Amino acid sequence: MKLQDSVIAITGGGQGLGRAMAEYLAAKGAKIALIDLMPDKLDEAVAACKAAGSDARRYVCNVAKEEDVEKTFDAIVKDFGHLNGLVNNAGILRDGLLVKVKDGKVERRMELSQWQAVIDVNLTGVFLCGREAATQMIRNDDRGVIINIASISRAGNMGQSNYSAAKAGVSALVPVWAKELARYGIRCAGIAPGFIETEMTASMKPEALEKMTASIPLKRMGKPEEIASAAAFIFENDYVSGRVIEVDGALRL
Ligand SMILES: NC(=O)C1=CN([C@@H]2O[C@H](COP(=O)(O)OP(=O)(O)OC[C@H]3O[C@@H](n4cnc5c(N)ncnc54)[C@H](O)[C@@H]3O)[C@@H](O)[C@H]2O)C=CC1
Ligand SMILES: CC(C)c1ccc(C(=O)O)c(O)c1O
Repeated sequence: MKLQDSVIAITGGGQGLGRAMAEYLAAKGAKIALIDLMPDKLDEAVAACKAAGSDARRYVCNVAKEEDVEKTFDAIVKDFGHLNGLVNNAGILRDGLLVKVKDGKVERRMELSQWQAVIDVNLTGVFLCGREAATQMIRNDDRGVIINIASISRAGNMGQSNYSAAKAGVSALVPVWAKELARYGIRCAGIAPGFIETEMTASMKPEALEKMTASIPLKRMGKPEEIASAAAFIFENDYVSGRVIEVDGALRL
């Protein structure tokens, strides 16, 4: 797929990896539909995409809410005329052990609300946006690409029952959608990042950051542009589908 003049929706596009992918793809000529909960961050991201040389619009939307998602994708197609890509990137963390034991006593457990919040955004949100994007692409006879952002945590990371389950789920959707949607000219692939330099990782304690970096074979965190270039590769290479690409500096959890 050519990025020039294609229309790409990015969830969680207000900051972090979503914004980095938006700017990178905008610089390659793609028109960007930025989806996020945070209006101010969206305004900044729209300005950054325009500065990178392309058109961009913002959509305030909770990806976990079916009605929001349906309205948003209708609005994107109304505004831009068509849809060629979706990056399912919005995600949250609510880490905690399944059962925390101190002095032989169960002190804390992962709350159902903690589990559900992550499943709602990171798994149900991906399902809803993927379904709406595919619906719009098929209705408008647009060829398209859907990218699900997973994580190396999909293999199972301590303290992340909720997050690992959601990321394993969005990884499993990749081959399902690749098989189901190929007949409509839609490809689906995933990216499983390792630790990437973002606002969140920048706020970690230096000792924790050092310990974590030491465990990465390449001895550094990834850069947001390295995830963005993987997304551009998936969009541009028409034979990539049904696979999750790992971009993690060789780290295995
Ligand atoms: N930063 C990292 O090292 C890694 C990140 N990832 C994944 O990459 C994706 C992006 O991560 P970051 O940029 O680090 O996160 P971030 O927290 O910086 O950005 C996430 C964005 O998603 C938005 N968002 C959250 N809930 C939403 C909802 N219900 N509806 C709409 N928007 C919502 C937030 O407002 C925010 O702008 C996530 O899926 C994350 O799991 C995966 C592996 C490593
Ligand atoms: C444990 C993995 C690599 C990880 C680390 C940090 C974030 C984040 O800051 O959002 C993630 O989403 C992760 O998947």
